[in-house]
Amino acid sequence: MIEFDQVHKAYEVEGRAIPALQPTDLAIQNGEIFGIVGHSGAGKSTLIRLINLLERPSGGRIVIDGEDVTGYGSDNLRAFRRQVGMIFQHFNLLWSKTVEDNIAFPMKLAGIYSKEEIRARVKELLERVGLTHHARKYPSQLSGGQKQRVGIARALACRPTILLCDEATSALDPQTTQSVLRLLADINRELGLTIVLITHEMDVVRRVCDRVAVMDAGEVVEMGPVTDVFLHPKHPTTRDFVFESEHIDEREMHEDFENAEGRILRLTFRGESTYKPLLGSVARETGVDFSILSGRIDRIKDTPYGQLTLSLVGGDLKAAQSALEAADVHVEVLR
Ligand SMILES: Nc1ncnc2c1ncn2[C@@H]1O[C@H](COP(=O)(O)OP(=O)(O)OP(=O)(O)O)[C@@H](O)[C@H]1O
Repeated sequence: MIEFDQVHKAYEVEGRAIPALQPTDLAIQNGEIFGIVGHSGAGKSTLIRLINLLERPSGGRIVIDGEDVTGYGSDNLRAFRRQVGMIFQHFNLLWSKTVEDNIAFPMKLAGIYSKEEIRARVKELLERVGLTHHARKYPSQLSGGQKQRVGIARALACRPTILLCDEATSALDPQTTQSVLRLLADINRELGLTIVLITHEMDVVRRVCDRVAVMDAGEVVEMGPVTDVFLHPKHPTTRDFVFESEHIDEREMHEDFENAEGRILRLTFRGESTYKPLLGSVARETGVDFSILSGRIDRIKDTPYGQLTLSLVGGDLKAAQSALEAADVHVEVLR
């Protein structure tokens, strides 16, 4: 488990302290994919770089699997950093080395692996990331997605238990992003690795993360399971991220409401209830007429969900609302 106990960070710039992370408590469970989302300058990179002590905290304690690592000196730090792999937006590969040498590099640097161990591990990792046929190429001969796969293989070389991803898909096109996210999800499932990823795209969080923290101005302003945060965002920053990712314009939405009649409800279906033919039977039983103002059916990681905004007129509105709630639908009255 990765624990932050009142961890905070300010950078010293020309004798002035620039605050980047307010005192933060955090507990990231082993084996989960934890997303950190926020606008530029919110403090995401600072937070993730504190986990592997690339940045030192100005105060508070960082505890990894029960051990306080905050005060680690250079000896402890070398072993600790092998436990924590990291991948970057711009890959940070060694351009004069081949793919296989890039992957072998951290193992050689560690100085504790035999040549045979390194050779076998590189072969295994090339297979895992699908680059066996590119082993002798140089990074400049690869596509962006392939470069990031080299970055992932290199990060896994010393068998870390934690993988930190710093905007790992931000430089990739949407299709390549999908395949890299799928690879990260496979690695998480098959190796039980804890993954912490920072991103400014809620869609990345929706596809792979189990839990998410939303950051704003150096503070975690909302945190929870992705299904809860995504379907019921509370903080204005979270709402912005969710609406943006769903291409919802809040002002346009309210204009649509102005033109609609009756009661306006937002229904959220999760899991099994997403596919139930519920609306027709509720309308028949309660005599309520409805029209759909907006709707979406999608998935959050492995959970299907649907969200519908309806205007309802006539019939027994209260009974309709109760019938929906009884069928495990979350009902929010918007007007
Ligand atoms: N090395 C540094 N020295 C001084 N200030 C810094 C340093 N690194 C970050 N900051 C400042 O700390 C704040 C948080 O930056 P940070 O990079 O953690 O945010 P971020 O959410 O990762 O943003 P981005 O997505 O743009 O990288 C910003 O105000 C930034 O200018």
